[in-house]
Amino acid sequence: TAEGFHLRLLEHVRKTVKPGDASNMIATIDNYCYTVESGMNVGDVKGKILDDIVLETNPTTVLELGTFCGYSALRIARNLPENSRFFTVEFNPEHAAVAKEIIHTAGMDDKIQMLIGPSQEMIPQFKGMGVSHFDLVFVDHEKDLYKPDVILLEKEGLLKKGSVIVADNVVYPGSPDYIDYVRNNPKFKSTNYMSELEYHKDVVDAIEKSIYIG
Ligand SMILES: O=c1[nH]cnc2c(O)cc(-c3ccc(F)cc3)c(Cl)c12
Ligand SMILES: [Mg+2]
Repeated sequence: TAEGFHLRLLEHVRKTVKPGDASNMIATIDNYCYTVESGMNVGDVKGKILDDIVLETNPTTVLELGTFCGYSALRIARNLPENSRFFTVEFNPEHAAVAKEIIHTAGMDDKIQMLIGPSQEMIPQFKGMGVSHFDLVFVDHEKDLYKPDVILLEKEGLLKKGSVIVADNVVYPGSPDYIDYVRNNPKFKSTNYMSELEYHKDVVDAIEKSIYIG
């Protein structure tokens, strides 16, 4: 993924997007990624799988690990019920700044709470913020952190029977230790959704859904 993608995307968004419309923002980002240069957003094809899982789960408390430019945050927030709480964690301040503007322009500020910092430091703070547990977690940050962060979420008591973990990129770039962990752990019931790398029809990727049964 090219250096500075987030800044070029923001310039494009500022020039072309219709403010206050999350679906238009999502479509604008996808169009840029198909026609100009691809970024590491979950994209429209895997995004549809994510949408379906969110709608099926109907979660009231949601966590996203890996905001990047805010694309999947908008896709998730768009499908949440009124009284839900949605937190997204981003460790890169430059990416977070772009995501903040994209989320604001899409009119979704009141639905999305962004935290800037390393996931390992952010996760232990949620209990103190009045979060009892997460109904759905979208894991889409650094592949080497998938397994340790899911272990930390359980240790912090933030998973409850029925909590759904959705992980992006389980084939490409891949997170083999995470896949091995959830598939061989009796506390999780996992399902694989074969798909393609965002904006690359020719590259296989997949989403893994793991339900915590405790
Ligand atoms: O780092 C990532 N975090 C979360 N999602 C990601 C994703 O969906 C895709 C990629 C990626 C890798 C190689 C490539 F050629 C194109 C895209 C990355 Cl690198 C990430
Ligand atoms: Mg991803």
